[in-house]
Amino acid sequence: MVMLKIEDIHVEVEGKKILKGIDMEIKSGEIHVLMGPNGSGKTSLSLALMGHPKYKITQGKILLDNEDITSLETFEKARKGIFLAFQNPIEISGVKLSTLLIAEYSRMHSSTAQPQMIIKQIKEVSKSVGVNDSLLNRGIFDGFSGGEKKRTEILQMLLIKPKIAILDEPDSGVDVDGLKAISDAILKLKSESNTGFLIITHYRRILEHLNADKVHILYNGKIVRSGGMELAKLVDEKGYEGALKQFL
Ligand SMILES: Nc1ncnc2c1ncn2[C@@H]1O[C@H](COP(=O)(O)OP(=O)(O)OP(=O)(O)O)[C@@H](O)[C@H]1O
Repeated sequence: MVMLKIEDIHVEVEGKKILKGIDMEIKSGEIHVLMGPNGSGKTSLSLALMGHPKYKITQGKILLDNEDITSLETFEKARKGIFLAFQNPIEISGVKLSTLLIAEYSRMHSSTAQPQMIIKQIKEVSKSVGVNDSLLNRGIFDGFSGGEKKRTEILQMLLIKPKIAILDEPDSGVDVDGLKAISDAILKLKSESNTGFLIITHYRRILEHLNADKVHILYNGKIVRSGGMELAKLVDEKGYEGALKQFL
């Protein structure tokens, strides 16, 4: 059983304290949801977990299967099976999306097959998340719509089959069909690869498709409440302000 254990993580950005002691345990096959008002530190947590150099972990530890991975470089964390789908993926116009996906697929499957063969496999998976074949020939995220970016990140996740997937607002800018496709992809990976998830969202809509194991509410750099789906329902009905009044 794989487990990501976050122990008392404190994070600073540009000298500003953002996270002030976060604890969490995500086991294989579990879906954890992180909610919290704008600016509470959700993206900072995801970037710090993945090793972004600007998001400095000043205290605490990240353990993957009891191994301390706190100070590893981003590529080392990725190789150990941690995946991050960005809130706002950046465009890399000089590299074709198909080149990136073929490289990811080849490494994941230790495949030495010809790129034409690999791309056939990739197209099968991309169909399932509604990524149009024409996007594969464009630069990475180059001019992609918001929803196309989100679907493409999920396609990468399906090809990589990570142990732990951190998804930063996978539901933002996605249409109703996209939301269903993304939720189905999460459930497929959970059941087939036993991936553990940390999903950042503001909305209960995506959670209607997923049976989340835990919901955490982040406020001002601290988790102020953890519980079940009733927390997401509370936020949906009362807003963060109303919900937080009950915890603080
Ligand atoms: N590179 C940076 N430089 C300065 N401040 C930063 C930087 N990155 C994040 N912050 C600040 O850290 C705080 C937390 O930001 P973060 O993006 O983690 O919030 P969030 O909970 O993900 O918000 P949202 O729901 O709006 O996406 C904010 O006040 C933000 O302005």
